[in-house]
Parts: sequence; C-alpha cells; structure tokens
Amino acid sequence: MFKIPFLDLPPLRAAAGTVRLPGSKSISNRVLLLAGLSEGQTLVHDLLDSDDTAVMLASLKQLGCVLEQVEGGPLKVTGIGAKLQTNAAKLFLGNAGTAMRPLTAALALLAATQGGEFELSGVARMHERPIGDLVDALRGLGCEVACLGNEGYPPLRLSGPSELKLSEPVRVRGDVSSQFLTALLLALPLVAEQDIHIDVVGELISKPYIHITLELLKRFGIEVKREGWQRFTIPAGSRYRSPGEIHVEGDASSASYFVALGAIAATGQPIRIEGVGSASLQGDVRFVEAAEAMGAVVRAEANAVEVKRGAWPLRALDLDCNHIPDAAMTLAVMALYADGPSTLRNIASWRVKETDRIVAMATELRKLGAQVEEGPDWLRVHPLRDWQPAAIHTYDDHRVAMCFSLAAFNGLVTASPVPVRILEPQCVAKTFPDYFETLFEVVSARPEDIPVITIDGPTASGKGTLADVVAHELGYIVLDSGALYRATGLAARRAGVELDEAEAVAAIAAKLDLHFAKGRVWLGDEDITDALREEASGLAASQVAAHAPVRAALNQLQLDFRCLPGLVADGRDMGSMVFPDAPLKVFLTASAATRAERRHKQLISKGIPANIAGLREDLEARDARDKGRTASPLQAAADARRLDNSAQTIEESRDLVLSWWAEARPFKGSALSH
Ligand SMILES: Nc1ncnc2c1ncn2[C@@H]1O[C@H](COP(=O)(O)OP(=O)(O)OP(=O)(O)O)[C@@H](O)[C@H]1O
Ligand SMILES: Nc1ccn([C@H]2C[C@H](O)[C@@H](COP(=O)(O)O)O2)c(=O)n1
Repeated sequence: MFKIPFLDLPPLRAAAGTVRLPGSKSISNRVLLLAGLSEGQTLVHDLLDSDDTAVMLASLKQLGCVLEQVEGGPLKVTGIGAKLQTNAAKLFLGNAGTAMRPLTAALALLAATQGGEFELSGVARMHERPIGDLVDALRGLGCEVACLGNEGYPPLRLSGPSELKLSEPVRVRGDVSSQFLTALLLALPLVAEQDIHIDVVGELISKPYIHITLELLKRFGIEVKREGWQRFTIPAGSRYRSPGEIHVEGDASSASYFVALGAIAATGQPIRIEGVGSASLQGDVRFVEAAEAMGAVVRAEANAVEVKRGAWPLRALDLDCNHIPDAAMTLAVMALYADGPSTLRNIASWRVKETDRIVAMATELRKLGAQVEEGPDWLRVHPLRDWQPAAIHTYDDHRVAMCFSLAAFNGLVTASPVPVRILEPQCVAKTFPDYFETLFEVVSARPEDIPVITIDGPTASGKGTLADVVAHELGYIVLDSGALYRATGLAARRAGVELDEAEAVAAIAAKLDLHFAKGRVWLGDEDITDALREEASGLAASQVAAHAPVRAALNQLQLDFRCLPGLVADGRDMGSMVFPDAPLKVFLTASAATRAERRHKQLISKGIPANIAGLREDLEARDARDKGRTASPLQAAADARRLDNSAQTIEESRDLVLSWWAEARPFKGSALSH
C-alpha cells in the first residue's frame, strides 16, 4: 500500500492483463457477523483484508469470538452461538457502515434479551452518517438505544434487559440506506421465537444488497420469506447454523475500476478480472451493463469477466444508478471520455456515504477542467478535452481515490496529457489496500512520461541513502546502478575473467542473472547483498565500469527500471547519460573528509574494521578513476542541481530535493498542490 501524502500518476496509455480482485467488503462483513453469531466453527476463505473488515474482526474478538488465521489459508471463526460472552464492551468501528449497522442491531437485541451495555463509536465522519431509521426501528421493538452525540447518529449506547415487542411488524425506512434493513435481517434471527415480520416503509433502494443479505442468511440456515420488497418474514425457530466453510466472492464494486480500464484502454489484449462474474451474488456486477452501454466489449464467465475497448470515444450515458450505487462513481470518470454529456440519476445515497460523494465527485472533476452539473440526486458530467493537472482530494473515501486513477488516461483524448495527483492514496485500505500496485501491473505508460529523479555523485556522498528516502516519500522505485557494476565485477571474478578484459567482462554483464527483491540482491540463487557492499566490490566495480562495452551491456537493464509510478536512480551517469530527459537531476557531493568519516562509521557499525585515512585514500582513488575515464565519466549533467550535503542531515537533503521536485511538477499553486 502507498502510505504517502500523495501519489502522482503519469499519463497512462494502455491496459492489458489479469487482475485478481480482493474479497467483497459487503460479503466479508456479513459473513463475519453471521459466523460470529453462529454456534461452532466457520472457515472463511478469501476474506477481504482491509480497514473495514479489521474493525469487524476486532469487535467480534471483543465479543468473545475466537479467530484463528490458518497460515496462508482461511480464517477460522468460532462463533458465540447467539449467547453473549461478555455483557459490556466499547466497540470502535472506524468508518465501516457494514460493521456499525448490523452490530448495532445484533447487540441491541442481545442486550435486550440477555442484559448488558455496549457502546459503538467510529471516526468523526461515522458520527455524521445517519442511523436514526435503524434506531427508531430498534426502539419500536423495545430495545434501549441511546444516541450519545446527536440524535439519530452514532455514537450509540445499547443496553438491556428490556422487553421486546415482536408480535407487531417491525417498521423500517428503506429509502435512505438498505443497510438498516440488512442489519435487522441479520440480527432478528437472534430472537425469532415466533415469526417476525419486517415492513419496509418507502421505496427500498439498493435491492441487490438485500439480495446478498438473504442469500448469505440462507447459507447460515435462515430462510427469510419475502413478499415483494415490502415485507420480510423471519420464521419462528430460525437459528444460525454454520455452513462449515464459505468462500467470499471478489468485490464487484472494486471490479468496476478494471472494467472501466478495459473499456478505456484495452485496445489489444483484454483486461481479465477474476473473482466476480455472471454467477456473482453482488448487484454491482451489473456495472458491466453500464460499461457495455458506453461501448465496452465484455465477455463474462461464471467467476470472471474480460473487457476490451469497443466504442471510442465512449458513448454518453443517461442512467438510473440505483442498482449500482457504489460502482456508479466510476461512470462519472468514464464520462470524461464520452461523446456527449452523461447523466447519473437516483444517486441520493451518495450523500450519506464515506463523504458526500455528489459534492466530492463534482468538485474534483471540475479541478480536472470538466464541466459538471449536480442536483439533489443526480450528476451530469461533460466530456473533457482540455485537461488540467489536478491534485485530487480524496475525502478519506477509497472510491474517490480509485475512480480518479482512471483520469490518468487523458492522453488518449488530448494531445497535451497531464499527470494526476491522488492525495492521501492510503484511503484505498478501506476495501482494496493494494489497488494502485494492482493497477500498475496492468497498465502502461510511455517511458518518457514516467518521471525520473537522478542522483549522481562521488562515492559515499550519500546517494543511495538520499535516493531511498526520496523514493519512499513519492512511492517510487529505486535504481542503485552501482549494484549492477558491483555485481558485474563479482561475477567476472567468479568466472576467472580479468577485470581489464573489456569484452569478456561485457559478455558477463550482458548475461547477468540479477534479481532485486525486498531490499536484497540475488545473483542466480545466491543472495549477494552483503558481498556487494564490501569495499573490494566497490573497487572492482569502478574498474569494470571504465569499459565502454560494459556500460553498453548494462544500459538497457537500467532503462528497464523506469517503471510506474516513477524512478529515483542513483549512480555516476544517471543524469548525464542514462536518463538525460529526467525532469530533476541532482549532483550530490560532500567533502572527502566527511565521506571518509561516513564510510568509516558505516563499516564499523557492521563490525568491519576500517581506518579513516585508508578509506579516504581509497575513495579519492576511486573518484579519480570514475572522473578520469573516457566512458561516461562521473560528472554533473549540465542541467543538474548541485547539493553539497557535508553539513546537512539526511532529512534536510531529502526535504530540499522534494522541494526541487515540487517545483518541477505541474501541480503548482495552493489549490493544486498538496
Ligand atoms: N546527509 C547525509 N546524506 C546522506 N547520507 C548520509 C548523510 N549523513 C550521513 N550519511 C551516511 O553516509 C553513509 C554513506 O551513504 P551511502 O551509502 O548512501 O552513499 P553512496 O553515495 O550511495 O555510496 P556508494 O557510492 O559507495 O554506493 C551512510 O551510512 C549514510 O547513512
Ligand atoms: N552509474 C554508475 C554507477 C556506478 N558506477 C561505478 C563507479 C563506482 O565506483 C562503482 C560502484 O558504485 P557505487 O555502488 O559505489 O555507487 O560503480 C558507474 O560507473 N556508474
């Protein structure tokens, strides 16, 4: 996951490949609650690992459920068998509506029948999300529910015992959020000694989510009877029975970003999305119908879909989105690539989600330059051809972050493509922690559009250290080009090749079986990380690096590191030779005395004996060879910014380079920068 203040997406051009979706949030939290209320054990496969499931799991644990993660396999949930194991708990539910609503209903009923006191709270936004309709329904049943802040909003206190009135139908509004009805359906089997009727007041929205609830209840032994979408009956004697094992489908709302990706950018091979398909329980799979209406070519299997671009530009759309409330946000960004204005209707529920999504989408689309109109329950988005580089505020809303990533394809409709900055990208942790990593695996950009920062300089000036900390802040990849020369020297020695035999060493460089993984460097099956850092490897590297054929042999390998979302490359000729078009080049120096001292400290801390005078002599000799060679000598590129860090801390150098980077990016001005 990118835990950084912002993530810059360079202009993207194409998409192809396979995506495996994380588990559905809606199904994961429903299954967890049902397994937690059941007697016995349930093995839950493919559970979503995210912020919203984490708060549900933490709550179940507090309530006495036993949770055991089978190594690399399912989660084993031992439920409480509908019997309270504790009669007091304070549960923190973050911003997870799928945890807050059903736990409120379940604990209100358990407190009423078995006694107890439970407090449920969340983040500030959760305390602004209405829950009054559910509170009213529970109070109507005889439960004691207190709103501890504003009436009709969390935090809540649920207490008991109290007498339940189950003979009259429970009435609940269905026109604000279907989660209130879901909450009652999931919880009322706890007290179903007689038939319990639920009457929905108003037109029920988001019916597909109720379908999921009913299907999952069935898997746990509860057959709810339904009369249209107005009356639901939980039969007397209903008891949660664990199915033993259950698989969570991929998240259909998360699939929407990749369906859209296929429709926009899969012009050759399709995007294949695994985890949802025609057999899916989730209503949001019907997003593919909307994508098809906009021109996507879709091939569906039971548990997968493949999507390619069809019509281009996309066809404008006018759609009632009530059946796909979450996925419909994706359509708002697709509309930028359409042949006319698109209107999304019946989306009032967007206003009570993680943020007011109608306001959020309209505001952020306008930052890109789009013309947007909005009403109480609708949004109209006009196609965009004159794009502005924008820093997209994400409102702690995972879906805003994910759907705006699609704006990075603007180069497909404009001759002047712009990058897109996603602020606080870690908000995707709510449902899809690895969203951006997954996206980068299936999209491509022109190499020249992928940003590179080069950091060149003499040995021990701190290039590698600075490259690592700058890359960390930006979420970029690091190229330690010196490691390639060091590995070449090591491999040549091992092969018995003299280091001054240019062609023979170049042949070895061309066939290096080198891998970088989790901060380690592998030559074939051998971890050579520590061997590479020995002073002897540095000297050997400096010798082999003087040969033009060796440099030529390693050139493509270095260019291949230019990957999404960006690169920080350190070495001697990164700015002058390998990445001459880098938008920021740094030439890093420090006095020889400082560098010798730093190297000395570095070696001593690793338990390697060293003497400062000898080290200084060695590094000056190495500098002289690196500067004096004819092939790509160590020198500052003409357009490099010079930085002498002799008197700076690592953090000071990092912040200075990041400020230079901010100047080099198009996100200037307070409205657009972070
Ligand atoms: N201000 C500073 N900036 C960078 N590194 C510093 C700074 N102060 C101390 N150091 C330390 O200097 C040592 C050498 O840094 P580093 O290994 O990054 O240099 P390098 O230029 O990449 O060396 P080489 O060219 O040999 O790979 C490290 O132990 C690092 O922590
Ligand atoms: N781009 C590069 C990187 C490194 N070298 C040579 C010169 C150095 O002395 C040697 C080891 O580099 P280090 O790991 O210390 O950065 O490799 C080069 O010529 N060009």
